[in-house]
Amino acid sequence: MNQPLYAIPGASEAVPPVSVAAASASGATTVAEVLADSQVEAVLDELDRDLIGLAPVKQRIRDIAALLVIDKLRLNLGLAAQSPSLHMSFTGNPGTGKTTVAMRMAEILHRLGYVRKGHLVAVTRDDLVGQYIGHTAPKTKEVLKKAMGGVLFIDEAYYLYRPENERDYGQEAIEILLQVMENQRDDLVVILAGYKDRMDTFFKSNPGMSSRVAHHLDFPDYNQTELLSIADLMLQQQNYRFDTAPGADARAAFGDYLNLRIAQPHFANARSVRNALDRARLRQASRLFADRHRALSRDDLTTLSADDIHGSRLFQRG
Ligand SMILES: Nc1ncnc2c1ncn2[C@@H]1O[C@H](COP(=O)(O)OP(=O)(O)OP(=O)(O)O)[C@@H](O)[C@H]1O
Repeated sequence: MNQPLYAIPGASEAVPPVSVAAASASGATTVAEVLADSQVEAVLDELDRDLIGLAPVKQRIRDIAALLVIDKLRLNLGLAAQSPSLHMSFTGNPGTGKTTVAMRMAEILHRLGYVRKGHLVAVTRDDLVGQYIGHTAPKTKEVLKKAMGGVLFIDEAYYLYRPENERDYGQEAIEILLQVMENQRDDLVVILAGYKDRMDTFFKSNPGMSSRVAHHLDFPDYNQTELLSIADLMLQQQNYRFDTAPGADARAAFGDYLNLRIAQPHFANARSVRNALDRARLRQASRLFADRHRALSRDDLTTLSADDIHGSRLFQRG
């Protein structure tokens, strides 16, 4: 292994060169044994259950997990040559689940012994790049130190590269990242996230980065039916539900809301659903608060009415 130019304190010196080796000491010879040892299937099942839609993304995560499991079995028989390259790009519009899936990916990598801790550190350009000369390297190294043993998630990663400014400090951060992605890839996985078209341009201008990223996952926008199911799931997780009484159907009202919201600027998929539900809960609370002397039942406290949804400013227009 090459010596890293940018050593991250407390990082790989403490870890064996291929950390998977330690985790495979169990001597498993079947896929079932590796799955049972690592309990990785529970994370995959959770991913299926907790995330609506995203079929292509879920399949890719399963494929990557399969690769890692087989890699462990190969290692047990002394067949592996090098730890696999696991850096990834997650592209898609805001609110399509990139951060959420990255957290699950970190968990999978941890359970299979590819990273020591399995945490996720999410950053943007400002966390890595300084304003003045000499500030970028320490900033980037500090972030890398925090991320070691887990996943570094760089949102809108293409902002690191600003070709219009020849002396942009982003380039310095990119160079440090490239070193660490190559030399310490046995204990750090980097996920670059952002809009697909901008990421494509970034990779074209940064072949070094492109060659280090092995897995590209594209997150599609959700359709209205999926967004409605996401709303159901989010409400269920918080002990709420839509009133579905005939004639006052809050779920149908939310479907109408979504149709209006999708056409608005800055629509952010599941994030917009979460924000809209938060505002509906506020309206529900105000409605209940106004009725001071009525004993509030479990039903009252958990139900969002059609009026709570229709109170949105989107319905007030025209
Ligand atoms: N498929 C899904 N099913 C259920 N909830 C989802 C789904 N996708 C996203 N969410 C929820 O929507 C919110 C936004 O998701 P997340 O932050 O992962 O998106 P993102 O693509 O990283 O967006 P951004 O780039 O804007 O941060 C989170 O609360 C997440 O739990």
